[in-house]
Amino acid sequence: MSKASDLKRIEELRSAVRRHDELYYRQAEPEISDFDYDALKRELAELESANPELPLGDSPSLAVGDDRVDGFASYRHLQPMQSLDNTYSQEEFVAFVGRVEKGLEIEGKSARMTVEPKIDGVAVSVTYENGELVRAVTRGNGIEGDDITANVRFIERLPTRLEGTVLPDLIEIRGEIFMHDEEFERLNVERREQGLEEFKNPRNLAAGTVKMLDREEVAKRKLDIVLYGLGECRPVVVSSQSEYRKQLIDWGLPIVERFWEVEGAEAAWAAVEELDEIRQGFAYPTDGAVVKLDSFRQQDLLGATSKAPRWAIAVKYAAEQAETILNSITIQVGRTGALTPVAELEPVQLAGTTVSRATLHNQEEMARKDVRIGDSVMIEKAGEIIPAVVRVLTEKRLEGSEPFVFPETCPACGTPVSKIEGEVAVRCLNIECPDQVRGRLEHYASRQCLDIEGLGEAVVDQLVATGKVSNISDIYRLEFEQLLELEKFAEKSAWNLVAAIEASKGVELWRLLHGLGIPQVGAAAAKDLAKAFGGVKELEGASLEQLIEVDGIGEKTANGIRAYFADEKNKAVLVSLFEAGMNPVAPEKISEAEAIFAGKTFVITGTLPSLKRSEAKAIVESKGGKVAGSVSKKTDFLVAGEAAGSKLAKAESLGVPVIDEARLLEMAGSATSV
Ligand SMILES: NC(=O)c1ccc[n+]([C@@H]2O[C@H](COP(=O)([O-])OP(=O)(O)OC[C@H]3O[C@@H](n4cnc5c(N)ncnc54)[C@H](O)[C@@H]3O)[C@@H](O)[C@H]2O)c1
Ligand SMILES: [Zn+2]
Repeated sequence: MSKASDLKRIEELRSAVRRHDELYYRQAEPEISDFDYDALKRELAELESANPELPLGDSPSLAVGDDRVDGFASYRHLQPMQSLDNTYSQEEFVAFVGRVEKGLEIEGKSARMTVEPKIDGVAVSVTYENGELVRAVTRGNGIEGDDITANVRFIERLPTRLEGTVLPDLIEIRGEIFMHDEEFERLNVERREQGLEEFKNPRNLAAGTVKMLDREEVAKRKLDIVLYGLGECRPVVVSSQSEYRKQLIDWGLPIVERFWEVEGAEAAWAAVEELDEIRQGFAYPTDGAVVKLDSFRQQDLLGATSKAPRWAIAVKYAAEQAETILNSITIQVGRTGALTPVAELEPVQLAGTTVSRATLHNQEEMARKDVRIGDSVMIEKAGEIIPAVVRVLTEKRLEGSEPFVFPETCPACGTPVSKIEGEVAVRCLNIECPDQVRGRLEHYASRQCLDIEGLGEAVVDQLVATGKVSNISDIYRLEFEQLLELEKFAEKSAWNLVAAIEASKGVELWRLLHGLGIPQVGAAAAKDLAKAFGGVKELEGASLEQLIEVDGIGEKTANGIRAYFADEKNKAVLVSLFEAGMNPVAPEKISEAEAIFAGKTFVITGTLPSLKRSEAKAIVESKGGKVAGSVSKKTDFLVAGEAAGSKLAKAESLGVPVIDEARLLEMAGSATSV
């Protein structure tokens, strides 16, 4: 029997993983590090396997994350693009090789394998027909991806024509697109000069760039590519991974610089370790080694699961660490009032960059580690986001050092700090605290929210410091003359900012909801809420039950929303915002006559012959219907495409009507409700 608490945690984890998948794959704007993400996924997988009687439904643990976005044509891969199973431990790796050897019935003999770097870029499938580059497609959902050919053609090192004489009629070559660190730096220098928010890391920037619709902008950002994998090949021209590599070289394609051919687990592990020693010198970021069975015939024998091949594994390297001295500790106050201790470090090289600051997370963590000024500390960069202090080398502690006393008042405004039950963070509860105001304004104006150009960190700092602005609604009362008083502001920049602020009044509703800084409401939740409620007033009036009913909104988020609207100060800011003329655009509402699917719940599964899943969903929603993620008694129709698996079986067992794409289109086109 599964415990109710497990069930709840599973639900929570699934929705968190879905949200982070959306942020990472579609928006190329992850909120958490890969390390933290992997931890969520591991916990989910463990709970799911500990509770085998619970239905997996469409749990994100079963599928590869979907990167498809609007604006690109969809293309169906001839061979699926899968993910890879991964491990961090030698023990698990040895067990993997054991399974492989058993599966091949060569126990006692050693499997022949290849070891190569795992590139942390953006997966792509490039098709050549008779040697000509015809198409480049993202991984998408693994079955079909976005056609990004136009953008990929800008990559200099990718030949439009293959060299050599062995040219298959058609071949899908798999690889990763990435951006060199120097190019990343160059673009960020430009961004800083333009007062724009800086890009976070090269991987996200590469992912964002391949998905840009603005060709001119794509041309300005230099991307690179490396190729290593094989999809469809007609006719077959190679029979193993190692032969394939030689062929890639003959075709004049950029390949990984190191590659090992090994026999048995021990030799493979030695290569994995050797790779770890040298990978820092590679042009692209790497996060592991990929070990594959060399022979294609043996690969075919083992086959694949729905998500990953059984003949390969990624061995991930633990995040990199470095030792340095903690010079001092500063306390930052974020937009939510949370006090975050930051370590100011003796600069040290870590994962290819110089690090001089690292997060100490929160007071509790600091106390647990007993972090003191002057200590030698180990810092770690997990998933390329923010370096963190992971350990104090107490054996090296200098005599006379003293425990750090966490401030009892806010360093920005002097208000005594509070600790709320059940929270780790210590907070400043003064809503007028200048650091919070700054943080809220920066968030409000940022690209993921109202996207107000020209209202970056430097400008916000001055507006708050000079008292011109103390909450988000104040920016709508700024006058041209007041802006002229800002540093480096001339007439043109002042007018531009006035215009940008004015234009933001007509923003899409979800952007406003995100920008308000409601606890727990990120971009994805804001979109769900905008669709469900259509207005700020409606959202304000929603009960806890109504909020939880919305797809993608859990109890924690619902509570955050209720708390936000219950606060008098927030209410006042909202009133002031709307008085200033804020008029967000709600997602389109549909008339009753059009709402022929009103009250009906659809589930879509498998690959449809012509529509993307998102398109089928849009059709259902445009007619007032709902699309749910899993089949239950409440499902009215299952729309099933090719390779529909467990959901089809479930629908059939529950007697839910199963329809195909053609029938869906027919129903949507009819004038009477279903
Ligand atoms: N931070 C977040 O919020 C967030 C969200 C989702 C995913 N992620 C990260 O993305 C990764 C999971 O995504 P995934 O499913 O793409 O798995 P993965 O990146 O761990 O492994 C599979 C992929 O590795 C790539 N690859 C690179 N070098 C390769 C080589 N030599 N041979 C074969 N394949 C190679 C392929 O594109 C393949 O699809 C994890 O690292 C995870 O932490 C992070
Ligand atoms: Zn304060």
